[in-house]
Amino acid sequence: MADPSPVRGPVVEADGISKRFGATVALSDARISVAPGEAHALVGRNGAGKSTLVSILTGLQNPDTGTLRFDGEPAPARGDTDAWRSRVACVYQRSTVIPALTVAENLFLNRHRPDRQSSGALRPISWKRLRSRAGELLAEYGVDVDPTARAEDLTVEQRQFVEIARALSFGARFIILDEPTAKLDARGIGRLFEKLHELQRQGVAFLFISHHLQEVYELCSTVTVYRDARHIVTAPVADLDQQALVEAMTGETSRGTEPSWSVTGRALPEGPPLLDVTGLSLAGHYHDIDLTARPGEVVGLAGAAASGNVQLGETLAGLHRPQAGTVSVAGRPVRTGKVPAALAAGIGFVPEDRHVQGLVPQRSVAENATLTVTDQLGPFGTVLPSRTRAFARRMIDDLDIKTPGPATPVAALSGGNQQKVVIARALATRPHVLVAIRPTNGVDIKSKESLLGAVRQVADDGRTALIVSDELDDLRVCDRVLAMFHGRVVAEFDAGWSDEHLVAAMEGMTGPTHPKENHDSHH
Ligand SMILES: Nc1ncnc2c1ncn2[C@@H]1O[C@H](COP(=O)(O)OP(=O)(O)OP(=O)(O)O)[C@@H](O)[C@H]1O
Repeated sequence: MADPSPVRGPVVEADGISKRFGATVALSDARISVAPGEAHALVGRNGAGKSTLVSILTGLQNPDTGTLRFDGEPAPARGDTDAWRSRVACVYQRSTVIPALTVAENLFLNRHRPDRQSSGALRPISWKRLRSRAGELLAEYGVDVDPTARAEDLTVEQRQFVEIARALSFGARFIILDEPTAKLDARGIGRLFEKLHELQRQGVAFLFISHHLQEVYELCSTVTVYRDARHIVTAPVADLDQQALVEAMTGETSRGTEPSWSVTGRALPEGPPLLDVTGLSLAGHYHDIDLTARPGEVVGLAGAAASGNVQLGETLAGLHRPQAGTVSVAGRPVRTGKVPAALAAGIGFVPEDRHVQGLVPQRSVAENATLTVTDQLGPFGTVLPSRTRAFARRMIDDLDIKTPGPATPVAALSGGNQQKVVIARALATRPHVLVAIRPTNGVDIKSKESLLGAVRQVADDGRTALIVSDELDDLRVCDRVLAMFHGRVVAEFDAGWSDEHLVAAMEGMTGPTHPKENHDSHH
């Protein structure tokens, strides 16, 4: 432990930071200051400049203007990796560990001094020693992970803990967490926050970026708001209630954030189902699932990480071949295990991981938004750019995509805006059945509403949508929610469910009878 000197300045202090990408101003005279041991939240709408600040604070990019100091000292030169690592680390939503290597290898990889004898001479790496050092290091930070496990076999939560331990082992006492909860379920978030509180008590400071404002209140003492590349306010979280925070983020006075739809009181649609799933099983993920969705209906598939709900949604999109069961759309059987067959049957898909399954980063917003419908946009397979652009423009407006224009490569968009392009693409096919996995992942609180409204619209146009998520806000737009636990549907809820009951069902705490709430109301 470092000597606790009586007066310590900020662990990081950035001032007058500006950064442009071509014509886009990503940051303009922005600032941030984080005290030792402080949990400091950075919030802002998609494209506000948060990730750009992170890349500057971690030495990945130089700012165009401004100063950056760590513990009162000027930032290291760019490229002096060891110096940067000892000051700051970032745990991203996307992993920086190398999947094929073990935990121990990841922990000690690229250390410029892997192991020195007291004489100071380098000695060859001993794998046995590497493993035992890794074990000690993980134990020191209370991380319960096997050092010989391959990183690719870790859960998101374990992987993040390994990254945090690695950062601390480099001596960093300041850790940036960029949407760390985006892929964790409720229990995982609980355990992450416990760990962060513990480290905070040991004097570690955090910069915490999240679109879930309740997490900001739970974890942080100070919050900074950015809007349109600028610093708007820094204040104790106790001084800014949620409404004030949203107002600072949007620059508009909000009168509550009531969504434009209401699902309670709707008559449940009658008639034959548009989507009919019977006896579907995928080994290791879900078993004997029956599911129907009628035209006009949005159905939720709720569940925590191991519930199988994501794999079920992916199966409908043709990504997995189930061992048993059938899927049909509008009465016609769909060949399972084939993406083109699912698309041809009218199943539109919003994948969980936009980086892997969602987008072609170097191609434009317009091209990405229309990748699945190029055959509809022009005769004989040729694409008419003007119609592509027109469609993309409409999506940019409807879904509130922040981009210089339809021709901008998707890689230049912020994360949340890329997610909106993924949704635009799924909507472009005018699917009979839209399957959306965690559709608002990474999307800011204001854009959430327009995205969910777009999903609701699919059903209101007489088609159907399936929302696969553990986010209660996503599920509130559904007419019915099926809760899954360990590969089975354990409960079904009509609109108007209570958070408490749905959360309990997702955690497997249901009795022998299935709680079907509100069955006596409004039909
Ligand atoms: N490499 C780049 N090239 C061009 N423009 C970029 C690049 N990186 C970021 N931008 C632009 O800079 C602005 C700020 O983006 P940034 O990723 O910092 O936003 P953010 O606040 O992290 O958003 P989100 O909440 O969606 O992650 C956006 O308009 C974005 O399109």
